[in-house]
Amino acid sequence: MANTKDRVVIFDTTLRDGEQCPGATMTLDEKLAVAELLDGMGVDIIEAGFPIASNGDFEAVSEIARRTKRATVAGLARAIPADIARAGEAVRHAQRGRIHTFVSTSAIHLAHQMRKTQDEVIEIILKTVAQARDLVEDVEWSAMDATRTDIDYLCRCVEAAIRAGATTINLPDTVGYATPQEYGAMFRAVRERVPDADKAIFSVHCHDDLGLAVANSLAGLEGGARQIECTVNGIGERAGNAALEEIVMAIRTRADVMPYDTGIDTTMLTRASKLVSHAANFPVQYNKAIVGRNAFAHESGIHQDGMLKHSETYEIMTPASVGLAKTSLVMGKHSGRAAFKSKLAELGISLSDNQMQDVFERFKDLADRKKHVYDEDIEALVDQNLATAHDRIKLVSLSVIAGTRGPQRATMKIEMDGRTFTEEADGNGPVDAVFNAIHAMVPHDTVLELYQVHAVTEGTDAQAEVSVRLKAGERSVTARGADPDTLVASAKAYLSALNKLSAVSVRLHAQHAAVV
Ligand SMILES: CC(=O)SCCNC(=O)CCNC(=O)[C@H](O)C(C)(C)COP(=O)(O)OP(=O)(O)OC[C@H]1O[C@@H](n2cnc3c(N)ncnc32)[C@H](O)[C@@H]1OP(=O)(O)O
Ligand SMILES: CC(C)C(=O)C(=O)O
Ligand SMILES: [Mg+2]
Repeated sequence: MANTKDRVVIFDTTLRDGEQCPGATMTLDEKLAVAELLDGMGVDIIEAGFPIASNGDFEAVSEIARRTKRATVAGLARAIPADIARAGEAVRHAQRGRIHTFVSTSAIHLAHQMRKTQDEVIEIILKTVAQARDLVEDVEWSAMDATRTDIDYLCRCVEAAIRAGATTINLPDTVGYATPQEYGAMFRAVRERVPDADKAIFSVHCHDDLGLAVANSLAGLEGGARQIECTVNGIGERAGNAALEEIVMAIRTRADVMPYDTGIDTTMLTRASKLVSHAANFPVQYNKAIVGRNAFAHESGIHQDGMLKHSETYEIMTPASVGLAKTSLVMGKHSGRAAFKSKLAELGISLSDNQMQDVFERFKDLADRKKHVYDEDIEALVDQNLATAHDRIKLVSLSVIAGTRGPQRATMKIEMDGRTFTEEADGNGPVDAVFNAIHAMVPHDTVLELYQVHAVTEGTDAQAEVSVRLKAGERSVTARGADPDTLVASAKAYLSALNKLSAVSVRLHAQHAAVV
């Protein structure tokens, strides 16, 4: 069947407008790497920089122009002859080069930025676009602040630009002020009213000051635009530009209402996002659409259950379509049994129903206390659960007073053979106090050979895993305890070691109860 979709040209300005956001300056090598990826990904036009801005920008545009195999390479220029000459020089060696020249058109810009009359600006447009056209075939003209420009004057400017040879007309929402309805209507009006409008491709260029950049860009398409200017991760001046990945995936995912095609290989979007984030030193927010770390992650039990039954219950795109290996079901306090079971299966752990119920309850307790529950946390929970299932001595509660003033004091309750015992003990440090409390309740004759703490995962709320080795006579046992509280982990490890000794019949002298 013939493709009836209109082709939308993707013009990426990550290396120009994207680089204009504070702190995003990229080195030549970084720019070359980004340009190569954009070219491979199917971007139609790469705006590589603003050649008059600096020698570095000139060099970057020239080098990208030389190396780029497929995409058109554009250089930006003000409506000033020297800018246009420099941009022409920079794209001279491109297989396909474009000069992108712009001038303000709104009353506020004319009065305060340009300090020119409307007629003077029309003259400037005619001259500078013609100059650019003498240098290259492909000339884009932009009306800076188009969305705050009087529509009659905007039409006069566009007509002048097309008459002078512009092949693409860009009507930017420079300050991110437009609403989608207004933006679409502006394109319809200009295209209807300018006599030779059909000789040029119309382009959208939207900023995100009101969070409308992508919506406005798509509205521009409805108004007849067929080029979209955007940046990877939406980086750009102030609140940024329309995000390339969001536009491309919106068009692809909602093909039912937007019958357009882009030439983008969407499976490269995640790589592009990572590369640009790294090169521009600009982190991607976690909940960013398409490429944020949570874009394909589910934590809540109901969603996880739905995802396990059928991924389309809660995902409108597949992770593979944007180059992500898989959806992640994040384990946390909102997770349910279905996801927990699936996680255990993924970790190769099989438990009886009773064990599963027990571990699940402990997991929920842990998740209440800890921001991220990692696979290692779950493994530690299961290990602990299995290791302590038949223990004679169990920790019921522990509180410790620690700090600079001393003495450090532990108050501990344990359960032993069905009875509970409580003890309070001081120590030379909180761990010593904990172990003294245990000793008082379960007198025993052992030597502590090893006490070691390490974090199961990262972060200050990570579970501590404590290892304890006790020697009783000729026999040594090592045991572990895990908990976000290092002292609780220490108590668990010590009690676990005593349980192991008890299980191999080493004599423990119970103070309060007959344990032997
Ligand atoms: C909406 C946008 O994103 S526009 C692009 C913005 N990007 C940048 O500005 C990044 C690169 N810029 C630069 O390196 C510098 O600003 C340069 C090299 C372009 C100019 O530097 P300077 O000559 O020192 O000028 P400065 O930046 O102080 O002021 C800008 C001048 O350009 C003029 N100007 C601004 N836009 C245009 C335009 N489209 N056409 C003609 N002149 C313009 C301003 O009126 C001002 O002129 P004035 O000095 O006569 O008042
Ligand atoms: C230079 C132009 C196209 C621009 O970036 C804007 O108007 O936002
Ligand atoms: Mg811009």
